Amino acid sequence: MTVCSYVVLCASSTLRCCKSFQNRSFHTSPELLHCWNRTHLDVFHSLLLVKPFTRQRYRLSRPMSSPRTIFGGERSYKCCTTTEEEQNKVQQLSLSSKNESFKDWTTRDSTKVRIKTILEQGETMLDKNVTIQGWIRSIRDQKKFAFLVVNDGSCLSGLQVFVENTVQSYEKVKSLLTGSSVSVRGKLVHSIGKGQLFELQAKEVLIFGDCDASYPLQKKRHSFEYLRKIAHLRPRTNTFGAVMRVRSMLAFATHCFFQENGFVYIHSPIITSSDCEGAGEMFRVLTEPTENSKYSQGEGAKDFFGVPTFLTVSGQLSAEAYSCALRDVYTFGPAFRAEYSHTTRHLSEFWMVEPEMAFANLQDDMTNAESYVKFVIQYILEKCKGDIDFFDRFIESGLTSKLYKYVEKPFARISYSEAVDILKKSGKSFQFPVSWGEDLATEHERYLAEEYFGHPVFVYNYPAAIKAFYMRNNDHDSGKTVAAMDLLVPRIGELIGGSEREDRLDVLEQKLHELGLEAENYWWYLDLRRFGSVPHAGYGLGFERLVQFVTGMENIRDVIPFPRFPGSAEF
Ligand SMILES: NC(=O)C[C@H](N)C(=O)O
Repeated sequence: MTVCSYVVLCASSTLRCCKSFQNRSFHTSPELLHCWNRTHLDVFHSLLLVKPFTRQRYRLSRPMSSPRTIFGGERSYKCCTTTEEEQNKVQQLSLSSKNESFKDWTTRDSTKVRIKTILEQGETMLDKNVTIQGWIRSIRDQKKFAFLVVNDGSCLSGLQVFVENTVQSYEKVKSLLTGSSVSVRGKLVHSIGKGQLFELQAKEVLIFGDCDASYPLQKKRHSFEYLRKIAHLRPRTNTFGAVMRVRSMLAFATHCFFQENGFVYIHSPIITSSDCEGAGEMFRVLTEPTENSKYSQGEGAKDFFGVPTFLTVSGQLSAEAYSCALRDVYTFGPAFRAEYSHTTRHLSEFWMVEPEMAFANLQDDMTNAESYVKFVIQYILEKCKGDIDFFDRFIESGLTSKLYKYVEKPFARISYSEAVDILKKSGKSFQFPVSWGEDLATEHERYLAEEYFGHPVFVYNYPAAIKAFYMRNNDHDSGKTVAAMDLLVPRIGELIGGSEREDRLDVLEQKLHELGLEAENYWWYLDLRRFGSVPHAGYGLGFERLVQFVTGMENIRDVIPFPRFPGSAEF
């Protein structure tokens, strides 16, 4: 009987057919189990068709039908069989990868660990060798040994590394400055020092890139104004690392919410010929003539598409077309506004989440918006606890309890007319006057959300004259107001703007006409009303404002990697 006694997994070889393994058992060496994480073992099981049947023993349940390439690794691992007799007979299984990136991934995972994982699951790695990589936050040289704090951006904290002078590169390491990048392999132990649970006892420190004293991020607090000037380096600070992790998780939570609720994600175009808001605040798209271009003969920049095109201000019109076919859809992408606003709430390039729902009215719209905002807040409170605690301590005191309160209590809903009454009776002297028919200014929005309700509030039924052409005229006041809503939240003001859409062809044509917009530019949009029109509603959420809302960050320029605003597109 031939049985496997060794399984040799090594780089640059291929798994051979191993019929003779059928129904034979063998067990792996502890080394193999130790070095391979769960994922590798899963791959191992499925490709070798091996079933684990005790902790370290495996049985081949079916023979392999043909040679297969599995995965590589830099080392060879041995698996011993259970009996002596079996151990005498050697069968080699050659495993490898012709696919280098797969190989890299395998070797990477077997040794490298993110600092976040160490802080969360360090107990399981105690006394084991792990490798971390990152940037030095601080360094203390104590002559015979040195302490480094290394951060890899996976979480706020750095990991303390203890380097003895017996480590080969000690002399170089102790002279490193803040900002240098290193790879450290060592044993993970409980730290006896205060303020951290674990530390790494270095066996090897590799230096990728050192840093001199001109490194603009020193170990002190820098102002956000200063950091905006070094937007390429600011992600290495605690605040910007935390903002970007929360932003990423908010994006993920956004997809989770809509996907779980049956919405279809639509990629609306970035270059468009239609002005969704009808406000004309658009960036024109022109081609730059080059030597070879057919427009080069002394002509200036041209419209590439034969018609004037612009960077989109909103994906709404495209989303409406898809909603009138797929029912519930959403877009999530960049939008552009050529507004000369220098405020803490405006950007020229920002991201917008825009759901659109067929067979929905304004109430459905508000209900969906409330559920969405609550869902993402809850998600962040659960998944980004460390980062939110940080914002609570350093950016907005009481942030966590406020966020919990927003999730728990229903959002208020008041009409625009009621909002105007509240503002008039507030006794406040606003910079901009409050009168029915005027749009609400940020100071009004903030008063309502922050001071009057202390909670997010929907304001609905705005005067038609101050709103966009696509909003549905309200029947109850013969079109004096439209079925629009804004969600106002503390500290930010408007977070969401949405409406029920005008679904009646004749009324929509009339509205375009009254606003001086050319109906023929909207021919395809009008078709949606011409053929099988349905009531539908949607909204747009300014993604950066959402990030500001959940992090407490004051300035919108600090919640997007590279902000675009008038006069600034340096990075
Ligand atoms: N999808 C929306 O309703 C958002 C709206 N088009 C806006 O840009 O404000």
